[in-house]
Amino acid sequence: MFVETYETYNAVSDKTLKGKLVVVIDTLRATSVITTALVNGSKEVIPVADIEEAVNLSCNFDKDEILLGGERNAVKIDGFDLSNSPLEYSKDVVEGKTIILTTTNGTRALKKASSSDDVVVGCLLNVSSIAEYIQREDKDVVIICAGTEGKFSIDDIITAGAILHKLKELKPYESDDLSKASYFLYESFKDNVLDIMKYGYHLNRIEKLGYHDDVKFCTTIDMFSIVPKYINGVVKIC
Ligand SMILES: O=C(O)[C@H](CS(=O)(=O)O)OP(=O)(O)O
Ligand SMILES: [Mg+2]
Repeated sequence: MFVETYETYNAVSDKTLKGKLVVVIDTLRATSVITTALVNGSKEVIPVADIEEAVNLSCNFDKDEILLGGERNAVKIDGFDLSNSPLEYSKDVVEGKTIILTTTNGTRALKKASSSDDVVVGCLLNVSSIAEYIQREDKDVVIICAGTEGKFSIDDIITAGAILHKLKELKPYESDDLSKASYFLYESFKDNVLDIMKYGYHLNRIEKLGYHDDVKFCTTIDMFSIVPKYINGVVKIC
């Protein structure tokens, strides 16, 4: 097993992903939304890159079986059912539904990862489940941090560090099993994630927009124990 970590999805080539186990992280907030929706009984989540694609795709479904979710500039898209706040994806809203989701970073990162046939969705909410999945699969791993608008995003990076720490507990790998970036993230990880994330642009941006409860929710380590898998364009619980 060799683990590489990339700070943004546009830093990864399709060639790098072939045959690898890929973990896509967008802790604030897309992969937290997807994980929460599936825990709360959503049938599946379909990540799409843009709004037009989301609306066109929704026409293929009966009105009562589909929900449109996502954001632009961190706020709900006009005409959509849900925003990119995981707190809106409650059981009474999402149970049994297909969710079409489009966000600025996370859904695009997932689309990028689709050149691998083994892609899982990670966030702070399911750190241990993702680490256990990596241990079981015992493959070379690429961790893709979605980043924010093409740049390093501390929330995703910290999540990668948390997964690397949990993985080491399960599978005492050596430092030369890690890329330089992965090794740095492992060595620099500290579990006071919220304090550290407060220095990040992304957390402050969504706090300023009033999403304080989202930040509290998304930074709760191991609230859930599921592994959402992205197969043939759809995310389901594996
Ligand atoms: O909604 C979010 O948290 C972000 C939007 S922005 O980067 O803060 O504008 O989208 P995500 O794709 O979940 O990073
Ligand atoms: Mg994000």
